[in-house]
Amino acid sequence: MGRLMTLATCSLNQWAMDFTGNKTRIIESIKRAKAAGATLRVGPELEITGYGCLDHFLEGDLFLHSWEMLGQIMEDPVCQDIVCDVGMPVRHRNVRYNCRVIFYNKKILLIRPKQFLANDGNYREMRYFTPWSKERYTEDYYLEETVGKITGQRIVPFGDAIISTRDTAFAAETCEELFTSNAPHIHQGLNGCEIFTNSSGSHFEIRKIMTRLTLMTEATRLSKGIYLYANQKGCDGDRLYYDGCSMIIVNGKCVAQGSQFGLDDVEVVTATVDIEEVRSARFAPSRGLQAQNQPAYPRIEADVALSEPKTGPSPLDRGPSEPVTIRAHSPPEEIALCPALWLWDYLRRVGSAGFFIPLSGGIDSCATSVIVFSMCRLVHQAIHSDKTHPATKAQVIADCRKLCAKGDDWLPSSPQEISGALFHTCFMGSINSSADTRRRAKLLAKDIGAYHTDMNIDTIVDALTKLFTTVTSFTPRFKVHGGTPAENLALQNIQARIRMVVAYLWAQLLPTVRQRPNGGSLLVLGSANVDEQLRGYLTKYDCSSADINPIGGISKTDLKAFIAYAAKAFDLPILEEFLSATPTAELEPITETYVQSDEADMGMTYAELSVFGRLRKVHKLGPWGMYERLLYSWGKPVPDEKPDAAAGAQPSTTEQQQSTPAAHESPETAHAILPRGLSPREIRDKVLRFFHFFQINRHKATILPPGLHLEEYSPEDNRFDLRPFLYPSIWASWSAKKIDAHVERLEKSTEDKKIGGETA
Ligand SMILES: Nc1ncnc2c1ncn2[C@@H]1O[C@H](COP(=O)(O)OP(=O)(O)OC[C@H]2O[C@@H]([n+]3cccc(C(=O)O)c3)[C@H](O)[C@@H]2O)[C@@H](O)[C@H]1O
Ligand SMILES: Nc1ncnc2c1ncn2[C@@H]1O[C@H](COP(=O)(O)OP(=O)(O)OP(=O)(O)O)[C@@H](O)[C@H]1O
Ligand SMILES: NC(=O)CC[C@H](N)C(=O)O
Repeated sequence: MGRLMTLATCSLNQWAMDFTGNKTRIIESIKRAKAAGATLRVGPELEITGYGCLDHFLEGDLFLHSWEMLGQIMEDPVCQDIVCDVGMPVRHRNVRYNCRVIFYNKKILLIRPKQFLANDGNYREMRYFTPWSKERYTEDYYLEETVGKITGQRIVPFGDAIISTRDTAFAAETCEELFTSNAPHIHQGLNGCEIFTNSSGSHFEIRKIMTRLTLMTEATRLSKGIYLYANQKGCDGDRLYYDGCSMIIVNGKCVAQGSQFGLDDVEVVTATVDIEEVRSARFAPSRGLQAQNQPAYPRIEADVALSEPKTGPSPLDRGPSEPVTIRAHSPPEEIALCPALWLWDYLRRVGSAGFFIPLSGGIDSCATSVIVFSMCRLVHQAIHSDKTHPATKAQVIADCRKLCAKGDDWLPSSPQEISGALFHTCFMGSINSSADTRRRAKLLAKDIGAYHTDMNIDTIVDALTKLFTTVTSFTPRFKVHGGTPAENLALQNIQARIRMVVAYLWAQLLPTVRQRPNGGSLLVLGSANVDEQLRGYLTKYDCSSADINPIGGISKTDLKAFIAYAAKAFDLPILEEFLSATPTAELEPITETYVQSDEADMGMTYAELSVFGRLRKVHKLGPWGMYERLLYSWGKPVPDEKPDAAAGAQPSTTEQQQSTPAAHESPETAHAILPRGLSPREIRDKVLRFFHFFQINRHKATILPPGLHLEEYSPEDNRFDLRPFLYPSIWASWSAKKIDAHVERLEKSTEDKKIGGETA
């Protein structure tokens, strides 16, 4: 037997419940793996159904269709002479499992159920599946007739086992299992398993990628071995974006890495590995002793040699693949890529006539628009680049022509041309809007090629307030004109809400006005950022109520860093003007002494909000815990770090060796100015104020439009951050009493020390 073998992993843009589309992409990946001489191919988790089927995993149809698709894959002539590891759900003795089906030449070798399910954050696998708890044990699985008649098998092994080929041994680990402290690959490795396959449904979050990549390199640095990682890619019908980045790692060194973001529906990554390198690396006697004392795994015999491909180039001709430097994008690049690709998947799957956004001249709707422009840039690039895979190019051209309603010989000559066909922006001014914001909105729309309209909504605002006055004989006034807070708010909120109604009217009719063949309507984009959502600094049912929100999971600080990056990378100098403008809602009259400003209105800064958000969600702290924590950091007298590391200044790609925390650290420490030297009472006030607004506004989180999940401190109420929306008052709470007592104790001891010092 040879020592070199070519192995393949892949990222597939699967779509939940798209059985035939998913099957076609699986077969295509197997075809490309074989063409590269691979003898083992692993695909993403639950790839036959798509990872995000949620409660459909409870339906019998889904299991039936999964077997039907598997049968078609196993029968396909393309799928012979290669060992395939395919992900799908399986019911065994009336229990549902998240499984891998490993087959070779029309025979199922093993069905391997996931042992440690993902059940935190966005994941709820325990709702659909039961973890397999019988370690190193297999049972008989009675095969479905649809597949049994193809394989000629009635019973196949189901459980936790290692597959022995004629030249090596491999075993499967599934996604979350890698993230656990007692991961299966540790025991499989000590049992002589040399290749680990990991099929994943792992979603993107800003700054998450290095965690995942480091886990894999560290796993094989310790256990030694070859790690074949496959991950789903794209929007599969939900708020998540799966970020591919399939890779092959040998003893802690990456030898092949797929892209994290891209327009390829199928991306196959292959490498030729020397299996002897694993054996040599496992020389340590200390490991030997641990290996000897491992309980044994059942072995499944597979009559195949991975070092002897029947088709494609020989591994001897390719030679072992050299280590490559792991690539990771900087946070602004992540923002330029991930939401843009999520939007493209969403749009081509809905098939609507494009997007509409109310563009205010502020940062948030500007950033959302630049993300749409980034989408147009990526599509344009894929169409014109020589590096695009021919199948991807054909798919992108077909999608682009269809969405832009163009003929068969049309190709976009610029990103702006795509934007002009698909993207619609609208400034809806009121008497409180400034000429600056109106001008900025217009210039941005022009530079990114969007179809822009500009109007005033005052006549509608006046009509509604007059109606109110006619019925009640009461004329509401702004605060600056002597009105009460209630009047002031009502007059602001009516402007905001009218904009939402206007947005939907425009979105419905603009395609008709522009004489788009078959009309259609536009998807309305929302642009409330993660911090505003956390604080509830938005009007319920205004423009924050849209169809989807690409920036719903991005903090204000990250958005600003993205805009700074895009100004240069996308050659949009107008963005500098957005960065230097003071964020303002422009809902109140501007006077000589008063201009509305977000941070003053909110009673806290965006930088502080990022800290509150992170401590609340990621560190899981309540009011008391947050107060205690901030006593140390915000109570410190002298700043101990320079707030100058704007993420926009990061290099375009981060090399593995250089990926220090600076490249991936949290925004509040990377580029935000935070308080220092505060007294306990000031910290108490800030913490309680934050919880006050979070709690009284939590009801708004229940109706926010679906936003792409991008941030680990997202307050998203439907899937990620499950909380009540009716809270008792924070001011009268036990937490507040405990904090107050502590503040008083600290103040008294400071006072006592002062008096002691004076009398001494
Ligand atoms: N516990 C609860 N459960 C369910 N619903 C609840 C509720 N409490 C109030 N509500 C409802 O929510 C309403 C209060 O929420 P809402 O109408 O949003 O009103 P509200 O939060 O009072 O005002 C909106 C805030 O957003 C600010 N803002 C800033 C920047 C931009 C914009 C903008 O719009 O562009 C707005 C504005 O200055 C103001 O502070 C109540 O009238 C009531 O109908
Ligand atoms: N004059 C306007 N014209 C069009 N849309 C507007 C206007 N003012 C506000 N909007 C819409 O309402 C949303 C919420 O308004 P708000 O003033 O809270 O802005 P924001 O959330 O800070 O966003 P931005 O930074 O885009 O102004 C905006 O993102 C925008 O989509
Ligand atoms: N599907 C999974 O098991 C994914 C879970 C894993 N913790 C992740 O975020 O990537």
